[in-house]
Amino acid sequence: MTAPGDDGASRAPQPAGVVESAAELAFEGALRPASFAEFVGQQKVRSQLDLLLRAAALQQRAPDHILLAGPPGLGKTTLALIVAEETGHPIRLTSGPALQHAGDLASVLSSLVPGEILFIDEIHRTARTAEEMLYLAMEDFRIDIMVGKGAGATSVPLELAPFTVVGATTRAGLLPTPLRDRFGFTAHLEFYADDELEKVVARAAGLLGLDVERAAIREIAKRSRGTPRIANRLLRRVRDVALVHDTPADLAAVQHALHVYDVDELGLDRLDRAVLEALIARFEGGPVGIRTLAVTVGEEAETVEAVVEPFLVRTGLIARTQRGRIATPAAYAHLGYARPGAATGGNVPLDGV
Ligand SMILES: Nc1ncnc2c1ncn2[C@@H]1O[C@H](COP(=O)(O)OP(=O)(O)OP(=O)(O)O)[C@@H](O)[C@H]1O
Repeated sequence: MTAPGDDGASRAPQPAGVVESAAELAFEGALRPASFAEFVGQQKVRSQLDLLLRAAALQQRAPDHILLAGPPGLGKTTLALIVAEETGHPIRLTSGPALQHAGDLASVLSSLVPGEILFIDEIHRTARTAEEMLYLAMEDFRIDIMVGKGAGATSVPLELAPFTVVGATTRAGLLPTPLRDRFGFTAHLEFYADDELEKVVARAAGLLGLDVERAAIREIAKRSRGTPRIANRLLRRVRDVALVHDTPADLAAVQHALHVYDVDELGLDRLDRAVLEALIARFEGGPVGIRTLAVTVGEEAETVEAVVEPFLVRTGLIARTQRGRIATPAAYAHLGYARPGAATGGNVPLDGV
C-alpha cells in the first residue's frame, strides 16, 4: 500500500477539537475494520458494495468506480480499504489536494497495476486539469500525455491497466457532473444510530483490551455525533481519565471526559454550539448563509458546511431553507433561549447561557 501525497494536511475537515496527531492516526488505523463482516452499520451500502464486487469478480473485470459521500469519520477510507481487501488487489491512497497538476495524476495512473484500487480522498478538491485527465482515464483506461511545447506539442495516448477509482467526498454537491457520471455507484454514508455506535465502541474496547462498563459504552455512543471516529476518540479519552485517576472506565469516567472536552448532552462540541449561538443571538435565528455563519464563528466555510451543518440538521437543530439556515425551536430550547415572539420577546437567554 502506498500513499503518494498523503500528508495528513489533505484530509477531510475535522470537527473542532479533533487533533490529527500521529498517535491518533495510528490509533485509528489499529481499530479499522478489515472486512465487511467487521464493519458495523451502513447495512445498505455494505450489501450494495458486496453485490457490485461479486458481479465484477464473476465477470473477471475491475469493479465499477465507486464514490463514497458523507461527513468525515463515517468510514469512507475504511470502506475503500475493505474493497481492496475483498478484491485481493493493492490500493493506492491519494487525495484531491495532492493532485494539483495533470502530471501528478499521470504519474500515479501510469504506475497502477491491473485491478489496483485508486483511493482519492476529498476528490472534490482535485485541480481542474487533473480532473479532466481523470475523466478519460476512468472512462477508457487511457490518458493523453502532452509531449513538447507550443505549436510543436503533440498528444501521445498512453494505455492504462484497468483499475477502480474509489473517490471519497464530504461535499458530493461540489463534484462536476462529468466526474460524478463516471462513477458506477455512489454510496451516501449516513450518521450511525446509537446502538450501532455502541457496537463500534464495544469492538474498539475489546481490541484495546479495555474493560468498559456497559453504561459507559452507551453514554459514549450517545455523545459521539453519530460518528465512529468520534466514538473511538472519546473512548480513548475515557481510557486516559481512568488511567490518570486510577478509576474504572465507568459512567463517571465518561462524564468526566465529556466535561473536560466540552461535549454536551446531545454530543455537540464547542464549534457546533458556537454556530447555533451565532445563528440565534447574532442573526435572530436566520435565515443566514453558511459563509456568513462561518466568518462569524471564525471557521472555514467548508468545515461548517461539511462537519457542523450535517449533524445539526440531523439532530433537528437547524433547517436549510432556500434563503439560508434557520434555527429550529429545538435549537432555542437546547441553548436555553426564548423564541422570538414568545412572552419575553427577542432572543434573550432564559438562564444566562
Ligand atoms: N462502520 C464502522 N465500524 C467500525 N469502525 C468504524 C466504522 N467506520 C469507521 N470506523 C472507525 O472510524 C475511524 C474513521 O473512519 P474513516 O477514516 O474510514 O472515516 P472517513 O469517512 O474516511 O473520514 P474522512 O472523511 O475524515 O477521511 C476508523 O479508523 C475506524 O476505526
